[in-house]
Amino acid sequence: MADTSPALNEAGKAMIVARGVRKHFGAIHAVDGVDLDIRGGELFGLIGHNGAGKSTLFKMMLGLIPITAGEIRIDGAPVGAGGGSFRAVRRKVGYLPENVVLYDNLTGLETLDFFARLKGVSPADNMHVLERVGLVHAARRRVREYSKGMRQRLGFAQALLGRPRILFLDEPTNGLDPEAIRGFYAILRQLRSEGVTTVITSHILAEIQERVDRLAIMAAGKVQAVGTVAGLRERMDLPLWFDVRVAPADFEAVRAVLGHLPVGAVEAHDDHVAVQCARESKMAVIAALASLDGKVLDLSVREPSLEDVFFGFSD
Ligand SMILES: Nc1ncnc2c1ncn2[C@@H]1O[C@H](COP(=O)(O)OP(=O)(O)OP(=O)(O)O)[C@@H](O)[C@H]1O
Repeated sequence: MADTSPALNEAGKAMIVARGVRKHFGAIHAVDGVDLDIRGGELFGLIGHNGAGKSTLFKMMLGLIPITAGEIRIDGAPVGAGGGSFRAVRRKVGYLPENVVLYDNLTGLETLDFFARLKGVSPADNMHVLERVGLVHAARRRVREYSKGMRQRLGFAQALLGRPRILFLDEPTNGLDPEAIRGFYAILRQLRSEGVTTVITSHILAEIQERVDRLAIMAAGKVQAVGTVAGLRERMDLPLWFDVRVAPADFEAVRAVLGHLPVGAVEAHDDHVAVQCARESKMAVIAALASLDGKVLDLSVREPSLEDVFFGFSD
């Protein structure tokens, strides 16, 4: 598979490594044998249905809950093994939990002071962190008055305290409007250019698919597939759709010219014909349509969405 990951920091070494990781809650196998390699400097997505095991995997990576079996290493240090090496790594990690707990009576700035003390980092940077997430104007307002999106950004700000090298963000765009989501990913890109490794979970596939370097698809406690979006699409070999804009009078001409080709569904819409075809037939379909000599007014190709890929793997 083509590797389109960014410039890897520290010579592309694996920053987060999971081997045979399991978490059982009694009879529930929340995480059921996960192997994963996330590289330094990568923006990595973890997607899956509700209950797929994403949050549980995150919590194990952070050392917040014990691992039933297997091993996780972060920057070379085994998680949960005790000792100084993981504690040192833990200081380089920022975490935004799915439901971050904030105190309504504190202002945004006081909130960051509080989390900075908990984390044992200097509060000197706090205004700068608020600026980074676009909250500097609300620094002295009480969290009670914050909108859901502002709370989410404040949660993100606490994850950024102490300039982490590794970020775990669990559903970070929950409650953000489209503009705020764009702004949020702009910050992630900036952090990536600074070499920060980020792991992000999301249900919103359309949102994540254009923005991560690679992703893992989780279902039923297992990683079903890992790769770039393009690579996953290729492996699934899902059909493409052509949208062929022609005058309604020419619909039949389109059908006729495609008649001898191995195309799938051909659907007539108000102002275009949608044609499904296997990837290997793509050029033959284009050649056939070109032979229609000016009848085709416009042509666009729809690639299978990540949603198609996702459901293909996790069904
Ligand atoms: N503390 C717990 N005790 C018992 N079962 C748990 C516990 N935590 C998680 N589970 C179960 O483990 C499975 C995986 O849950 P997890 O929260 O990791 O999924 P998820 O992929 O993060 O889902 P979501 O997207 O809804 O947050 C679920 O069946 C869940 O009910």
